[in-house]
Amino acid sequence: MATVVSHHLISSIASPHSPSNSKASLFPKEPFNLPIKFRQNRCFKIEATTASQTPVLDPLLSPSKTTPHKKKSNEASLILIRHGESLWNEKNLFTGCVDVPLTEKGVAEAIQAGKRISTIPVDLIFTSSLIRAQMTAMLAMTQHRCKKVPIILHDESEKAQTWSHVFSEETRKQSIPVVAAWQLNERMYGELQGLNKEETAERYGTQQVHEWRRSYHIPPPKGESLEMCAERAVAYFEDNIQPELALGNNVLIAAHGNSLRSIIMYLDKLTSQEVTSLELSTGLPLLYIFKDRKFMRRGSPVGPTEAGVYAYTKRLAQYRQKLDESLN
Ligand SMILES: O=C(O)[C@H](O)COP(=O)(O)O
Repeated sequence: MATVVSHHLISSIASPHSPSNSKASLFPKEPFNLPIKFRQNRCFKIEATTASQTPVLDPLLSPSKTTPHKKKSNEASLILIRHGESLWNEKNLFTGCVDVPLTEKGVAEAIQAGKRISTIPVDLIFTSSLIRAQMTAMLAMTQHRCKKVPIILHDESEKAQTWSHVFSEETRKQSIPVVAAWQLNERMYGELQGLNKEETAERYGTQQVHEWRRSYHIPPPKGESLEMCAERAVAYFEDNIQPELALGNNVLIAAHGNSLRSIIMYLDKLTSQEVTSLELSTGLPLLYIFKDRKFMRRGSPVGPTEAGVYAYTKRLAQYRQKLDESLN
């Protein structure tokens, strides 16, 4: 697979985006960084109330007080990782939304990715709903120096929320919430799913298959174009992930070649022409810093030199130093 397109510091001004205050101010300070949407679902169940009734609080977390959620920092790290090699990557089959596992090589790539990001802070993890992305996140975090345990949050039903609740505050402090979102799934490749990429190019022509795979507007037969994929993946990023970054929470996203291409197109403000040459290798983490509502790319393992790969900010260097000190 082609390597990551050479990168440069992005000084572009991202469109100003601040979480709606109503969201961030509603939820109590949590020792456990619940994503905003989970705080909304889990801390409060504001029943339809009349003036005479009082809102029903969710007994599970029974917040002590509804203090505005304190901003952790004016800078946050965003790590993007395409999943490690999957069984169908190995067979060169179009995968899309088919849920196939990692190969042994993919597992090794995920562990290597974890080594590379082991001193970059992670407070929240977002994955797709597909096993290859979820396993990549979990395996990578086994290498993280913070030694926290990623735990998948469930909000598919009230019972799921209740039954998957962690009551020990100490344990919650040693955990990192993981949100699995179908919106981050790989683009749906339609009638190509399961077909061999080489055979498909022989049948339909190399140019046509390249257009289906890399153009922005052209969908594969009965599948999603990158534009259609962006409509769900970038919308999810803006609605659920960017507000966390704005609060200073450090985020890891483990997802897929095209769902991440659509997000990087948004972060780097690429044109529909530029994005056609954007390729993501499996298991190579990209680092962005979100600061003053701007996204700046700070490197990837395929950068010019291993030493200069992640351009650490002062805050990142301080975090790494604290980890070093905690080990001495
Ligand atoms: O879905 C797939 O087949 C791969 O994950 C990405 O395929 P592509 O590189 O052909 O977009």
